[in-house]
Amino acid sequence: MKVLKNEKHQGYSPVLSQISDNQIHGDYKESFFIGIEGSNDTPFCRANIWPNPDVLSGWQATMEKYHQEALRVCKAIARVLALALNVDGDYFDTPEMLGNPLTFMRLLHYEGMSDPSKGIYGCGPHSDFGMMTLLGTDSVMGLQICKDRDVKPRKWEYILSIKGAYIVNIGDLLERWSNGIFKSTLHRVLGNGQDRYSVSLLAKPIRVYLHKFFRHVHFSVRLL
Ligand SMILES: O=C(O)CCC(=O)C(=O)O
Ligand SMILES: [Fe+2]
Repeated sequence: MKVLKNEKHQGYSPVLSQISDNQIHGDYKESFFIGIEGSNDTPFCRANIWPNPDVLSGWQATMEKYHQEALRVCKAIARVLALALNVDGDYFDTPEMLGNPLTFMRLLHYEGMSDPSKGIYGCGPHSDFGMMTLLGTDSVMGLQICKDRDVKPRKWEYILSIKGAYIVNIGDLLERWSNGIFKSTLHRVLGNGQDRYSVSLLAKPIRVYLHKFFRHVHFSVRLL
């Protein structure tokens, strides 16, 4: 396939090609991964791979527009999160944070019937590594979260999709930046035999300086 992924996983990845921790089988999902164009100088991205415009006319422009708009939403949410941490609203806008962002967008299609007891998942349990992930889903149930990963056996709850609304996942980076005030949520997707589609956009800075911000937020949080 001409749009098959590059070495940075941009482009198309078929079913069973992605695997999370502790999984026996790969995920029962196929995905199309779009990075930020022009970020070839980062270790994470190359030029995006696009389907032939003669086959999907206007698709690239639509995806790029969506990418841009979703990043705008991330930045608006970051302002609210900053205020909740009792720091300035533009706290996350610096170049080291979302001012110089790296966003990964994935178009996802799940299929098949999951069976966690056999390690068969639409998407295996994981937390997102970035600052936050915006998730737009269709109305097919499948996404589950585990509020406390240390409680055994783990308790999983379905997340309802609300038409016209995003699901916002806190990522590992924001948990660290906020000194654990915002928790990165463990989540997974179970297939129920129906096709399920979602679009996820993960936002993080191009480079991450954990210690600096860890210390900085620590002082702010003590003021709460
Ligand atoms: O499709 C979903 O509902 C979840 C996707 C997801 O967890 C991810 O892209 O990191
Ligand atoms: Fe995720």
